[in-house]
Amino acid sequence: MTEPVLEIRKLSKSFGALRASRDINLTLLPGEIHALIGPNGAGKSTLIKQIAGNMAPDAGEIRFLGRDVTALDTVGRARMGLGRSFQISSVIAEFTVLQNVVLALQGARGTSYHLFRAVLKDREMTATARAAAGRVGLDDRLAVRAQDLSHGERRKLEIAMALALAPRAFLLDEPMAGMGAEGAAEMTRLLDRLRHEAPILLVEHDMDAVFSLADRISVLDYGEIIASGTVEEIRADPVVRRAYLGDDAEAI
Ligand SMILES: Nc1ncnc2c1ncn2[C@@H]1O[C@H](COP(=O)(O)OP(=O)(O)OP(=O)(O)O)[C@@H](O)[C@H]1O
Repeated sequence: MTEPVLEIRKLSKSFGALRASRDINLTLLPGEIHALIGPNGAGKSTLIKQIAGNMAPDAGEIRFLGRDVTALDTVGRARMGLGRSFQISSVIAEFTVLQNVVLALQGARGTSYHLFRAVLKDREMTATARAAAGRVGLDDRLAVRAQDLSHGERRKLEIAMALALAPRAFLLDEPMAGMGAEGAAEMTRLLDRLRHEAPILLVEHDMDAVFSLADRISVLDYGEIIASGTVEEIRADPVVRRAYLGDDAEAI
């Protein structure tokens, strides 16, 4: 049997009386895109935060690459290869694309330099950063400051920053948010290529993207996984249609 890259076992988290994660079991297998969908407030971000290490669960276990990482902090998980876009190192507006990716690499590696200029002279690091930027299609934008990028290019930069660290799994929280149809289509193609680098746990409201990308979909509702299956199984599930799509069930 294929070993999961990421395995969530009976994860629970409450905020007072509100049970935001209820006994969640979830796996991410090599090569797959596993989409997590659900209505607003269902608990998707809460789950992602616990997996990334930003929030401690009340109970349950998170296993990554066969190791129990529940007690490990965000940086420790990132160093093990848990890539989360726009969390570990956020984009610095005045820095160029290349500088931002190099900075992400430096942060993750914990290399200490007194001057950022010295970092930029590290040939191996800049080569890795260029390659990551190239893989997301930003090779001709390396010298552009982040503040001058379009929204879509900025999302790509965030992914390049995660990609540069050679992640073993990606956690992506709404990568299509705020994108127009063309940008979303381009991001969809990019994620389709990225799955070959590392499997992706994808939280996304854009159903076109989810249906075209996901190998498996899990549906969260009131903190609980109410269904899990292939795109066809989820589309046909009457409970999902009622819980997630409400009166709009015909939309899918
Ligand atoms: N720090 C917190 N303290 C108290 N309640 C919280 C906290 N974080 C989240 N919640 C509540 O937990 C529930 C789940 O929230 P969460 O943000 O995880 O949902 P979501 O599925 O990501 O929603 P959206 O799709 O709108 O981003 C919500 O009812 C929310 O109000």
